[in-house]
Amino acid sequence: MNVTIVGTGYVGLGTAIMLAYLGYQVTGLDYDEEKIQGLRDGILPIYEPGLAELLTAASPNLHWTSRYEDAIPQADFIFVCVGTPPLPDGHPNLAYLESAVRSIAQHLDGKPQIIVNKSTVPIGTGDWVMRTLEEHAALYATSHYEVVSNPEFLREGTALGDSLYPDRIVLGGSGWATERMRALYAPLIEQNFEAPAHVPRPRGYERPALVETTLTSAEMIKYSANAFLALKISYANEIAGLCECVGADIHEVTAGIGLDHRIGTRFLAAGAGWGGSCFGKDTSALISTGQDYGYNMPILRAAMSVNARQRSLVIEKLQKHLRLLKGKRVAVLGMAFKPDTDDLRDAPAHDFIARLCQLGATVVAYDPVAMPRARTEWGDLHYLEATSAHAALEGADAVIVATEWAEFRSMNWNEALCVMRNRVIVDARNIIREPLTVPAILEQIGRDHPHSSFLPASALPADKVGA
Ligand SMILES: NC(=O)C1=CN([C@@H]2O[C@H](COP(=O)(O)OP(=O)(O)OC[C@H]3O[C@@H](n4cnc5c(N)ncnc54)[C@H](O)[C@@H]3O)[C@@H](O)[C@H]2O)C=CC1
Ligand SMILES: O=C(O)[C@H]1O[C@H](OP(=O)(O)OP(=O)(O)OC[C@H]2O[C@@H](n3ccc(=O)[nH]c3=O)[C@H](O)[C@@H]2O)[C@H](O)[C@@H](O)[C@@H]1O
Repeated sequence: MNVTIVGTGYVGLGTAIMLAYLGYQVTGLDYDEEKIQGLRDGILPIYEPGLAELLTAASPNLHWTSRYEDAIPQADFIFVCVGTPPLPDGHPNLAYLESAVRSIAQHLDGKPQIIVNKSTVPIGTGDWVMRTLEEHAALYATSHYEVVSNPEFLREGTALGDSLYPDRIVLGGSGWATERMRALYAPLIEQNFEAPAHVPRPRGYERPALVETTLTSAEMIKYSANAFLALKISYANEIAGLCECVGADIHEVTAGIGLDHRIGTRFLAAGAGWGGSCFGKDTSALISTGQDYGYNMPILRAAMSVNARQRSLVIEKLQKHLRLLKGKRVAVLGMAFKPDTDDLRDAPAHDFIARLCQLGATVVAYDPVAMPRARTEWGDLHYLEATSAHAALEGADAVIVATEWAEFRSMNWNEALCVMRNRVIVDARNIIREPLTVPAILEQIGRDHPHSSFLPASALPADKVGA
């Protein structure tokens, strides 16, 4: 079977490489010529653990192009994976999707073809794509094509494991089309499917559940799933705030509530809140869809406002100890919106740096992977780059841990803190667990450190230490 993937970003690339690994002939199409040329040369445009190895393994089945005429006529399945970024009013921008669908329509071949919506698109878009194809298809009278909604649930940073060992595969569309989609995914659905060794099989994993629905329900499943996860994190953050007020520890609390299987321990990590290209965008989109129908969604609005508050809280915690930020040197560790990705979209670190600069601080930032991308995408910000976490801390008055990269978790904080001028730590991801033996102030989210009190590090007595 021939598969074409339109849009080779985080989702399209992962999908293309995964399907090629399963043995299909896959053509990745992107209108970004530079990206396509790079892929032809074996260069991935994004950082995603394990993807380069799988690209090498699957490369005999992979082809790259920027021309629709080279990719659409021969395809049995055409996956649409273009971006759907938010507009200022919260609705997703469907311009990329519309342009892709029009281009696809002009090259449909007349044989049975399935157009698979993998982009996260507003409820009702599947029907709209079908109508747009009908309006623009050159061979409409003789073509047999259908639209399927097959939403993607992968997370950046663990994209391969999520794609090869998914919890569920959602297929929304007619029986004719979903049956063909089931055949495409058959290798993953087999109980004994094994991904390559570098993609670990989740403990207890058996096989994905197949969920076959209408187009509209499939679209609704995607948005509701993301909004629920966003809500869960905001709930943990709201409880974290109260933990700080009453002197409880959010780690103990979430561990305790998560053991109830109806709640579960995952996605309860309190901190700076969610970032990335999807939770904010998809929650806003769901609220906007509600608005289109005159339907208010107060729970989702609350989740968004708690998330915004988490970001402000980080700077407030700094101000509590440093008072004036003007002239202070602040290290920001982590720029990507989460670890194991170079994605900077809606990264909390961006807001921290912007606010710190506005308040007159000098910012020194470090990220193990995302710094080159930040150079091109964060032209609006002024900050100094450090070559390591240690270098970022040198001479700093404070440090914000913005992203929980493994190297920040495992570093020797007691040693690292020694190079700072003043030792105020706002650990916005709650990663520091070791007791601090050097004098320092440690602020975390939802965890009270009663012995922390601010004094220049040199003046702090040994018993006034953080954590
Ligand atoms: N990033 C993620 O983790 C996930 C994203 N999604 C959804 O998947 C969709 C894609 O997201 P990303 O991969 O993150 O976006 P992205 O921005 O990384 O990639 C989109 C790609 O589409 C290309 N493109 C745009 N218009 C095109 C056109 N008309 N013809 C050909 N190529 C075109 C762009 O050049 C870009 O390479 C979005 O709807 C998103 O909400 C869903 C699940 C996970
Ligand atoms: O539609 C999408 O794009 C994807 O959005 C999320 O995936 P992703 O944004 O890549 O990353 P997550 O691991 O979900 O993290 C999102 C944000 O929430 C934050 N987070 C996550 C978990 C948690 O407990 N606490 C928390 O603050 C992370 O730091 C990050 O900023 C969903 O988890 C995926 O299922 C979905 O496919």
